[in-house]
Amino acid sequence: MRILVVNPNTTASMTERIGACAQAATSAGTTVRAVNPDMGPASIESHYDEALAVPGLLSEIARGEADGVDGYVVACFGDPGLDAARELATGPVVGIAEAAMRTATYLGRGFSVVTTLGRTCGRAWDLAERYGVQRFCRAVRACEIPVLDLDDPGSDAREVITEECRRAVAEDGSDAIVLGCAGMADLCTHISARIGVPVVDGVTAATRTVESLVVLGLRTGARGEFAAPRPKSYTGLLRDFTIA
Ligand SMILES: NC(=O)NC1=NC(=O)NC1=O
Repeated sequence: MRILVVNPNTTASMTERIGACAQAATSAGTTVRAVNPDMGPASIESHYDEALAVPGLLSEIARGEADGVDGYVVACFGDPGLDAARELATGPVVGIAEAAMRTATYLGRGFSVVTTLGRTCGRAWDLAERYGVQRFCRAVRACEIPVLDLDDPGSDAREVITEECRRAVAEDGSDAIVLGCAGMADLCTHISARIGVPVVDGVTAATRTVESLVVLGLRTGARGEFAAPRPKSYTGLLRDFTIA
């Protein structure tokens, strides 16, 4: 089985870390390839970034289709372009926020999301509502850490995030924590050991979800809303997205 994990931002070092975490979570016989587009934002921390990340994401999904990939992970906590990717992909497409939130609902009565910048919290709440898990989501907490600080070994990001997770357990009464950024994937085991509750990382949760869906022979229903886009031309910088 081949799973393509797409980091929609353009920071290759983050893609590499994400890919290593995803591959480590898979069963024998599953190969993960992690990629990022060469066009788009270096990190996704706003609606503007998210909008400008989607064309690059979709170009990687289209490339995966040409390569015959079995399933996809959208490795950004805003799940950008998830619905559009599902129209393009033959196999299942899972976003890390959806996978992490749904997984956390199996672990108790409530979870807290611990994420990067406060301005991304609204999106996390929107997604909890979209996915029907808002009654489980007790809080969305921001560490006020820029995404790319997670890629800086000299930053204190790991400690700051760990302490925010500890506060979430103490103050929110949450049974589990959801890490609100793909760049936190490699912190999951460390934080869980430090705070003593389950910590869910969306990269590994989404990768395992895709693996399970492929094993079960399941993929997005393609007869209605998620049918392939109708033939159409796109102009200017988007001309390569034309559907013949
Ligand atoms: N909430 C977030 O920080 N989301 C993210 N921005 C990125 O660039 N990757 C993420 O997962």
